[in-house]
Amino acid sequence: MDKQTWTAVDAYFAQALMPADPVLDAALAASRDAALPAINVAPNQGKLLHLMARMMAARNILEIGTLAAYSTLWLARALPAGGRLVTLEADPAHAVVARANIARAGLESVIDLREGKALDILPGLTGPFDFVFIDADKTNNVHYFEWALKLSRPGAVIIVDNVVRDGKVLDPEAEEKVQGVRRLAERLTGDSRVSATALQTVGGKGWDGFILAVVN
Ligand SMILES: C[S@@+](CC[C@H](N)C(=O)[O-])C[C@H]1O[C@@H](n2cnc3c(N)ncnc32)[C@H](O)[C@@H]1O
Ligand SMILES: [Mg+2]
Repeated sequence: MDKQTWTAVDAYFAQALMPADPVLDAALAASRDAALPAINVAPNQGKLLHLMARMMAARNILEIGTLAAYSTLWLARALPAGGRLVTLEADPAHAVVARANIARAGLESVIDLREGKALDILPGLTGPFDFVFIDADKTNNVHYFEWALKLSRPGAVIIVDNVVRDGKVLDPEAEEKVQGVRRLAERLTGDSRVSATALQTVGGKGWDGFILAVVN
C-alpha cells in the first residue's frame, strides 16, 4: 500500500460518508487562496473529531492551533445549543482567514478565537473543558497537555494530533517537533492522571496519528 492508495480510499469514503459541504469546502478553499499551509486535518479526521465530541456530549471545547478554523468548524458543529469553543492561534494571518471562515459558517457566537501564543493565553482561560484538541507547535506539547489537564474535568477527552510523522517518532535524534511528541509520550508513561492510547492513521495526509487521553 502507498500514499496514492490511501488517498483513493480516503476519497472513496469521503464521497460515501462526507458529502460536499459548502461551508467546510469554502473554508478549505479560503485557506488555499490565502496560501496557508495545508496542515489542517483531513475531512475524515475532522468528522472523527466531530463524532467524538458528540459521543461525549461535549459542551465546552478547547482547541490549541486554529489555522483556518477547519477542524474548529467540525468541532463547533458538534456542540449543543449554549455550547462554546475556544480556539487559540498565534499567527495573525491565519487568524484573519479563520475569522472569515467562522463568520461564513455563522458560528461567531459559538467560537471564541483568541489570537496570541497559546502559552500566554491558557493561564487566563476558565474551564472546565470537556474536550481538548491540541494541534499547534508540537515542541510545546507537554506544556499544552499540562494546561489541558488543568482546564479539564474528570472524564474529559484530550486529543494530541500528529504524533507519528511517518514513523519519525521512533527516532531519538529526530527534529525538535518530533522531540515534542516523544517528551509527551515519556511524560504520559505511568501518569495516573490520565488513561491514554495512540492510534496510527494513513490517508491523503500520509502516515500519522494521534494520542487520545481520558482524564481520570
Ligand atoms: C497544524 S495547524 C492547526 C490545524 C487546525 N487545527 C486544523 O486541523 O484545521 C497549527 C496552527 O498552530 C498555530 N501555532 C503555532 N504555534 C502556536 C502557538 N505558540 N500558539 C498558538 N498557535 C500556534 C500555527 O500558526 C498554525 O496555524
Ligand atoms: Mg494536525
